[in-house]
Parts: sequence; structure tokens; C-alpha cells
Amino acid sequence: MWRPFFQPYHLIIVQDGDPSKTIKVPDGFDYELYNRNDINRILGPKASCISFKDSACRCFGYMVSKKKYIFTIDDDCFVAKDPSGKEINALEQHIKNLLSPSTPFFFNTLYDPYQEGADFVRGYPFSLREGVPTAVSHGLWLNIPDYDAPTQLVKPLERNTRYVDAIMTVPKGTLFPMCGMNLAFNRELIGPAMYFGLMGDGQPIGRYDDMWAGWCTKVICDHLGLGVKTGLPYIWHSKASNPFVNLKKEYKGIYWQEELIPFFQSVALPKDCATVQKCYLELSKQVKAKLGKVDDYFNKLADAMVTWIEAWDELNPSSASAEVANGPKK
Ligand SMILES: O=c1ccn([C@@H]2O[C@H](COP(=O)(O)OP(=O)(O)O[C@H]3O[C@@H](CO)[C@H](O)[C@H]3O)[C@@H](O)[C@H]2O)c(=O)[nH]1
Ligand SMILES: [Mn+2]
Repeated sequence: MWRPFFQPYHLIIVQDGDPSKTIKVPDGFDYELYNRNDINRILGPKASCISFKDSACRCFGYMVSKKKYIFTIDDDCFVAKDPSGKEINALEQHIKNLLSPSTPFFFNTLYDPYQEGADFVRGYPFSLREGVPTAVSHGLWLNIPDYDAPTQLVKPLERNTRYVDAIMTVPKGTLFPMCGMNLAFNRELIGPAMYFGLMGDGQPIGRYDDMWAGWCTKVICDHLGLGVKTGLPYIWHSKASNPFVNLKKEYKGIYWQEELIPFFQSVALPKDCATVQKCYLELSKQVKAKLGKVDDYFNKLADAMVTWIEAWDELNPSSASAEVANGPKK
């Protein structure tokens, strides 16, 4: 189903779980396949920052990629159709989102002003109409919505049938629950912040991989004057994961997040943090200082954030000091 849309691109497949299992990739695709043995061989001791038996492992693919734009998708997501019945080219829409500016400083009520058939509405300051570079494009899902376990348990039959033709910039200073199911980003602008954390096997939490990455990414985008968009494109999410298994994975996250959100809302990054790596290392210091008392897990996570950046810079030496064109916002 994805062949017409994926074939022109380079695929990086991160195989979780038992590395002795062979994944059959259909012919005709240009791809790299990494299993746990490959991750351990490439990163050595630093492989400790890449999760096992959780979707968080996907961020290894972001680190080894040599491409400017990344699209990440779950293995139970398929091509969706728009209300006219036309197949949605998710990659095309994500690229349009990433190539057009974002408007984090002032909300445009007619949604994305750069979209065909839309514009800035009356009263929108002309000094802000240039917008800022877009770092993240967050797509949505028809059919099975991305609900947490309690919501899934209460509403097992709920399906998302609403196709909303809108793309919005998440305003500066506002966090959002970033879902990794249908997500694209500019690797050169924000790649080092897309660490999906310590989740799954041997960890007290799972299914907060994309959430952690999204909160870190958003505070860094706000600091560096970069934009995050959400809305189109849609994919078709085909299956619901087991809510009881999910509850076991995410329950600590459900109460920890009541402390995590105020922490991220209060994060202030120093002006001299002009690269994503510097912002991320500063963030890891604040995680250790302020969240270490919530649970020792956050001390380990803070250390893993440092390991992630060390591994990223080792595999991507040229990006190690790349200052973001926009730089910190006043
Ligand atoms: O041990 C694992 C479990 C899963 N994966 C891969 O992760 C994604 C999501 O898995 P799944 O579709 O089963 O679960 P969802 O509830 O639909 O996923 C939501 O949670 C987020 C992950 O935390 C995800 O982005 C949301 O959509 C699949 O690709 C599995 O293959 C894994 O690699 N290892
Ligand atoms: Mn799924």
C-alpha cells in the first residue's frame, strides 16, 4: 500500500526485539535494516541509551540517517483516504508542512496561512507574517485514535472518523502530546532533540517515548525560534494495542506527567544555548536537578540524554556545533 509513496525514499528499518528473527523487506526499496546486534555493534556502550522492546528504539534510525528530513511511522499505519476518497500522500503533505513557515508567536484563526486558499486574517501583524522555520510536522490518524490505556478501556469502540482539513502551529509556550505514529521533522534543525528516552525492557515506563521527545523538542523549538505544526496529513491506524498491556507500561507516566508538565512549562534555557545539542545537554542537567527527586529513573534518563548526544555527535561530527540560523529568541 505504501510502495507508491515510500519507494522514492530511503528507508531505515529499526527491528526491535529478538535480533535472530529475520524481517522480510519487499523488493524494490532502498533501505537499511538495524536490529539490536547492529545497534550494540555501532554504538558499543552508548547503546545503553537506545531502548529495547519499546517503540522508543526507532530514534536510533534518526541518529544513523544522513538525510535532512525524517518521516517516522508505526508498522500498523496505512494509507488513509480523504473525504473525496483520494489516497493521502502523507509524505507530500509533511514535506509541504516542513518547507513552509510556522507562526508560533501569533495565532492565525484561519489555520495555516501558507496553505493554498488561505492567508493571514485581518489584524494579523505584518511584522510577524514571515513566520519561522518549521522543525516538526505532526500528523494525525483515522480509525484507531492514539488514546492512553484508561481512555481506551472506557471507550474501546471509539473510532476517529473526523477528517479535519486543518494545519495549525502549536503556539510558543504551549506543550503538546507528540505522537510518533505519523511524524516528520527537519533533522538538521531539531534532530538531536528527538531522543525517545529510556523505555520498555528494564525500565519502569513505556509508551511515553514520543511524549518525552515531544516535550523536549517543543521547549527547544520555542527557545531557538523554530515551529511545530499539527494536523494534516492523516494516516489510517489499523489496530488498537492491548489496553491492559498498555496500562502496565504507561501507568507511572500517567501520574509522573502531572509533575513533568509543570517542569517543562517552567524550563528556561540560557541565551548562549544556540545549538540543539547545547540546549539538550542543559535540559538534561535540569531534568537531573528537578526531576531526580520525583524518581531515580529521571537521574538515569538525564544521563541517557547525555549519552544520546555523545552518540549523536560521534555519528554526526559535522552537526556537533551547527548553530541554528534563527538562534535563541529574545
Ligand atoms: O515492544 C515494542 C512495542 C511496539 N513497538 C512498535 O511501536 C509502534 C507502536 O506500537 P503499537 O502500534 O502496538 O501501539 P500503539 O498504542 O498503537 O502506539 C502508540 O504508542 C506510541 C508508541 O509508544 C506510538 O507512536 C503510538 O501510535 C509500532 O510500530 C510497533 O511495532 C516496538 O517497536 N516494540
Ligand atoms: Mn498502533
